Amino acid sequence: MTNDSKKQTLFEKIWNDHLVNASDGSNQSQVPDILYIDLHLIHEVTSPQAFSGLRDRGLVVRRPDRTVATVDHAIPTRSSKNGRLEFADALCRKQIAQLEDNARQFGIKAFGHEDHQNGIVHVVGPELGFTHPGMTIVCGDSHTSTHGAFGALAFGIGTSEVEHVLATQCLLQYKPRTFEVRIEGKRNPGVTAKDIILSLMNRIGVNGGTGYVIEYRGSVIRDLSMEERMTICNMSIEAGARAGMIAPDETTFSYLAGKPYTPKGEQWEKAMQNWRNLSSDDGAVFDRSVTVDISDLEPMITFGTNPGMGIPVTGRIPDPDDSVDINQKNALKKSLEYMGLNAGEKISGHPIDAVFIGSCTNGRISDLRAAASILRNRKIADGVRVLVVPGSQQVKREAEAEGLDQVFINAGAEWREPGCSMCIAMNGDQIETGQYAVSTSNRNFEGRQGKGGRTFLASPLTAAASAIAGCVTDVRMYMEA
Ligand SMILES: CC(C)[C@H](C(=O)O)[C@@H](O)C(=O)O
Ligand code: SF4
Repeated sequence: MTNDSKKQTLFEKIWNDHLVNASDGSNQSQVPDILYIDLHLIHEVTSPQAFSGLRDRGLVVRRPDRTVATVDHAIPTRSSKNGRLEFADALCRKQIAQLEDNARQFGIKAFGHEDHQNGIVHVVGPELGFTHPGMTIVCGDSHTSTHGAFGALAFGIGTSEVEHVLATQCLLQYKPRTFEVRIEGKRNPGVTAKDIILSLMNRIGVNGGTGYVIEYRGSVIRDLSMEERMTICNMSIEAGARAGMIAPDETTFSYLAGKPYTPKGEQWEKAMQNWRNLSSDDGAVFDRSVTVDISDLEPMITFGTNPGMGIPVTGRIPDPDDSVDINQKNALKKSLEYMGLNAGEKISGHPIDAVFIGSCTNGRISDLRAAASILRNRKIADGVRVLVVPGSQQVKREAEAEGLDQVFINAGAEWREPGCSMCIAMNGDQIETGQYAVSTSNRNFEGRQGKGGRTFLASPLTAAASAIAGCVTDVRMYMEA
């Protein structure tokens, strides 16, 4: 089937609108296109070498006004006795100091370690209104796909590309293919956006999206809040996709209205006129399409060492011997060994040592509210360490204004300063070898939350319920009928 040239997908509209130079136009072209980048987000881990490169070549940042930096990965989440943040080690301190120095030297807006608006880059961008529909957005971070929830084309880049974008505000890219994922049906109680994306991951696999930009569509997506949409788009990269996106609608516009960095007055009206055209045309053709009905979906949890290894929380650990594919069989076997789990056993009831509630997947205010709804007036099981880490300073302030911090503290959890924290364990927040954590983050790779640590990925609801029970738990047991 050939695509009617007038009918375009959302992805094609944004791509074409940002072409500085087009190659021969085919998906398999050997020559990359050159794209203009509207917003370049920066954090401390992937930017130091890029700035050194600029310095070595005597270059400046082409558009400092389109570049925004924040600190997140290395930032400590605990204050020492004198109230200052306590860096885990010299490297963390250095990374943060370098980011702040580079931003100062190159004239870039930065939310440094003492700034009241800092936080995880993918939480800060949307909440302050830097992220707009129709933009091309890049960051030296794979979960940049989060921003696609606004109908932007947003993806992660490597450090040498960070340098390139800093210097030119452009990027060389091969055009990805388009993948339509329709989510339909009725959402059951206890089923969150996280469960939807974990079940999709399980269905299409960690390479299912490779080479594609996914556009999420369908009635379930339309009914999701912006924060839920961000959770879905955030994990697109875990399915191998270049990006994930959702066409903007009234939900998007009302989220963005009045944010500090969104257009105001006449400019807002003008922007809205453009944004309203940002959807895939009726009859536009995608390279691949999948429709998922979530009417039977239950809360999900991962048991293995990639995010595609998920099962319903009521399910049993799969048996590697049931896999026909030898690679899959071996991967499963290796995962179960690392995780210390046995084929056929029930996942619910498995003891845990820690719970992490936070990250750019599930560290927003609605995630904290969800966790608090389960933890309110309850106590965390003895011996389970629970870290609640808001995704940004703003999320922290909002949570405290609602008294959520007290709900967490009364339940026995640690209420921390914002940052990536135990999602990646770069800042010293980690679990010990052999320990099990239920985590609301997006990656369960070997050692992700600390050397030898084992991660079960789940929603904030499931994480909170598991914290109370001291083991992997079906949150529906704790929900009002
Ligand atoms: C440190 C950074 C490069 C990395 C990423 O690209 O995603 C991190 O954010 C992660 O989640 O693994
Ligand atoms: S919260 Fe986790 S996934 Fe998100 S940017 Fe930080 S380390 Fe990466």
